[in-house]
Amino acid sequence: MVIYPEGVWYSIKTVADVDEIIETHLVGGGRVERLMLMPDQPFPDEADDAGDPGRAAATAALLTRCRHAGGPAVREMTGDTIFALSSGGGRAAIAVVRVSGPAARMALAGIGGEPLPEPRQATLRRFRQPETGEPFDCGLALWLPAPGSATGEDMAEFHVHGGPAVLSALLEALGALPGLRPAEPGEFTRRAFEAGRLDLTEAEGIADLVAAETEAQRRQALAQMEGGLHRLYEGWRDRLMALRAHVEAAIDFSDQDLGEDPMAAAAPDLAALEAEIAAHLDDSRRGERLREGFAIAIVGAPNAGKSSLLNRLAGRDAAIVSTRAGTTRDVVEVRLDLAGWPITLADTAGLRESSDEIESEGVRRALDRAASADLSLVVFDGALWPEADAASLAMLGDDALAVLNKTDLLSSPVPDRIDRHAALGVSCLTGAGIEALLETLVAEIARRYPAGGAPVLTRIRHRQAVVESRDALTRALAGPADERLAEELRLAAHALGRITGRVDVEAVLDLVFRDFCIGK
Ligand SMILES: Nc1nc2c(ncn2[C@@H]2O[C@H](COP(=O)(O)OP(=O)(O)OP(=O)(O)O)[C@@H](O)[C@H]2O)c(=O)[nH]1
Ligand SMILES: [K+]
Ligand SMILES: [Mg+2]
Repeated sequence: MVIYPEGVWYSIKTVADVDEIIETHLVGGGRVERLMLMPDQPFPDEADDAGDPGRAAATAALLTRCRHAGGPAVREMTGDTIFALSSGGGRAAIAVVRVSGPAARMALAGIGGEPLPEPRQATLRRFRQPETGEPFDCGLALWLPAPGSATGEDMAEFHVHGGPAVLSALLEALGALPGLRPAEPGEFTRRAFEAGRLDLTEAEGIADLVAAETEAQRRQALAQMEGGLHRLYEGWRDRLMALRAHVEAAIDFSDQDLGEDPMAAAAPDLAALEAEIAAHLDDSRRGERLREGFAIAIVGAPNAGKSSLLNRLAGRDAAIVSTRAGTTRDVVEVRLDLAGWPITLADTAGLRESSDEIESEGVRRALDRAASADLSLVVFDGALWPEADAASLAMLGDDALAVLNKTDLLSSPVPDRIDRHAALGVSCLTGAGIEALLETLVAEIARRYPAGGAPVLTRIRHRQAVVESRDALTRALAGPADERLAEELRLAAHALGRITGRVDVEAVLDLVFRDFCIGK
């Protein structure tokens, strides 16, 4: 893509079966006009343009390019240009709109005026409608030429006032320019990936960083975005390839009796690699949990104070509390940030047999929630203590904490245990014991998901591929030292290559970029 001083912009498009259509745009002078030429058509006669200097300039540019058609410079000009609002929606002081692709320069010149700002220097500009020249805002313009931009393409940024009218003026102006279209979700990052600026795990790290709600999530996403997983998987892959080359060479020369058993030489390295990969898999799914959140269910008998506990922990009246047993029917969820862990806390219906079918459905949902939760808080009613509800006692498994509520009503001291579980005494009325309960929850999560320095798996997509790689390695170690061994090593490396996007990339691209927001 080239802009001539006269304001001529041209690009080449491939249209269906037609080879190439050369398209010229006249930009500036208050208008945008399109000229199209197929290579086998006669070139326009320059004399036709005599009365129109803009058209003459375009034609001259077109002719020059046609004479050089097929060269690498022509190829570079293909591809569409995308734009999107990259800052949040709604009214804001400032909104950032990004443009990426071959026409970014033209868009910036058309709206922000010429000459273009110095590369990578925010420059105050008056922004105008390219068709009418009418100003609609002033703000900062940034020119980020390829290849040193986020996407590896020419990019432009407009920092405008973040009101709906200004934004729609800018987005409409961009949409009206030739070759520009609104970006799909994640398309900027996808272009960065396609330009080789990041691998798939780093792209996923960006999506996670944008979505991060808590500090621990942010830390994990940042490490991944900065290449933690990329280095780990590429490192393993390099080792596998080296081992495979070694094994293949040894097999090829085996008839020459070099005295070396290929397997004996490779086995210790293979075993070490298998152990490393196995340790990586044995992470209690910490990374995936941290990404998705940790689920805690509050269960127990009617009126034990489950909804009161939810409200206490959330610090607001999220659930209805009343003296009537059977108040809560639906599952009531709140999101919490517990020492950096994202928590989904769910209040549920009191456990009891009921002839009311709505309440029974509530109880069924409560049991479902407890079964799928990472941890249950089983609440016992201190008003009835030492009598403990049988259905609640039955919920006291490995992933449960016993909470004795209404300690303000206890005449005896808070018991140490309920059944064989350590009892945590609280009063939702006075707030006593709530801090200690929160501390216990944090400690429980930390015990289950210890923080380690090594990068962790964050997605099921990674886990499946790592399992595949480990299985191929296990087979390689168990089998004979022949071509099959080399093939297993190839499979093991291939599986890791899929995670970073080195191989089979088409199959996962849509899956990876589906989760992105528009403008990223
Ligand atoms: N004295 C005292 N009363 C409490 C305490 N916690 C809750 N209550 C009262 O106990 C009653 C039931 O509380 P809820 O929070 O609605 O109990 P629940 O377990 O959600 O009840 P269901 O949703 O009906 O199963 C209400 O009247 C609360 O005010 C407490 O710590 N001390
Ligand atoms: K109640
Ligand atoms: Mg309730």
